[in-house]
Amino acid sequence: MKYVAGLDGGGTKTAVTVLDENGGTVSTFGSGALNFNGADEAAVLRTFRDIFNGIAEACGGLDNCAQVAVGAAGVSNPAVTARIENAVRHCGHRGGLVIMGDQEAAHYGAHEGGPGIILIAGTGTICYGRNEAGHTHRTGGFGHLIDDEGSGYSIGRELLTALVKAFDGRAPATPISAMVHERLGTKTVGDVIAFVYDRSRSKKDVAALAPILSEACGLGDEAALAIADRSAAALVELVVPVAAKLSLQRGELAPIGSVLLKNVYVRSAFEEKLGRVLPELRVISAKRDASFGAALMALRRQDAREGENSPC
Ligand SMILES: Nc1ncnc2c1ncn2[C@@H]1O[C@H](COP(=O)(O)OP(=O)(O)OP(=O)(O)O)[C@@H](O)[C@H]1O
Repeated sequence: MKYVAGLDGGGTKTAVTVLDENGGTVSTFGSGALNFNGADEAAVLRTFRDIFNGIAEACGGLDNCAQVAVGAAGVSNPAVTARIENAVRHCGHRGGLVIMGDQEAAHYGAHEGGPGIILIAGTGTICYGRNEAGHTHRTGGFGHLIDDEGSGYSIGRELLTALVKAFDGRAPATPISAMVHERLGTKTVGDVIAFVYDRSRSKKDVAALAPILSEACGLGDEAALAIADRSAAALVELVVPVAAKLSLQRGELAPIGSVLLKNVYVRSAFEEKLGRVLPELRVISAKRDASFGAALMALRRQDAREGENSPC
């Protein structure tokens, strides 16, 4: 019996799925972050070792794992793929290895290997589609400094903007101000500015404010509802060219990530706007997660390999 494994390597954690040769799930488990930009080599290696120990346990030995697929951010950089390959081989995996972008793994899972579009709106945003012919297109995901509108980061930033505008009189008072102060443990605008420009803070700290938007929208606050509306519009903007370039206007779109899955105001504004421009695109729930997607990709690769090697 041969097994395959799929990894969804993220900046905060890695999810792993091990499948048997019939596509049945044998094991799912989590491990540490696989962050190739910034994290030290030793930490990445430790995580890989932990992951491959888990795979070996699930497969009754690493030699029973015929194929591994790794989905991770930054793999368009050859240095990153080389690091992943080195680490995987260092851990003793001798079978096949597929390395792909994290959005490809998420897509493969969401549509179970079939055609369609995914729209990820978490800390960042990215839209990615693949059609029946295997053509792909991606929009967004170019980073929070110049892109990623509609993301958790951009919502957090807009909440902070709402606070300073209400403070200096450019906009009416909003309950967002008190909510942001409560979340940050701050009292004055000066404290908030100190938080924003503290070098030890990252985009994740700003993105962590985004859940406030649901609360403020729930109070019917105009500023909050406008942020939800702008975010929804930016997310629709990501989908339109992907659907057009891949002729997927009548296909399926799976939203992924907390902004669209947890914020009902952004979600309903998004679906309403999307329905106006792409009325035949169906919004579905992702069928599987990205680690399952990676494992499925590994299984198909293994089946193709065995097909090539079979005598008839
Ligand atoms: N109720 C909410 N309304 C709006 N945004 C939210 C809400 N809850 C969470 N978020 C945003 O979603 C972000 C987390 O996204 P997610 O859970 O999809 O994982 P992630 O892996 O951190 O994101 P990414 O895939 O971009 O790295 C939070 O940082 C926050 O900005």
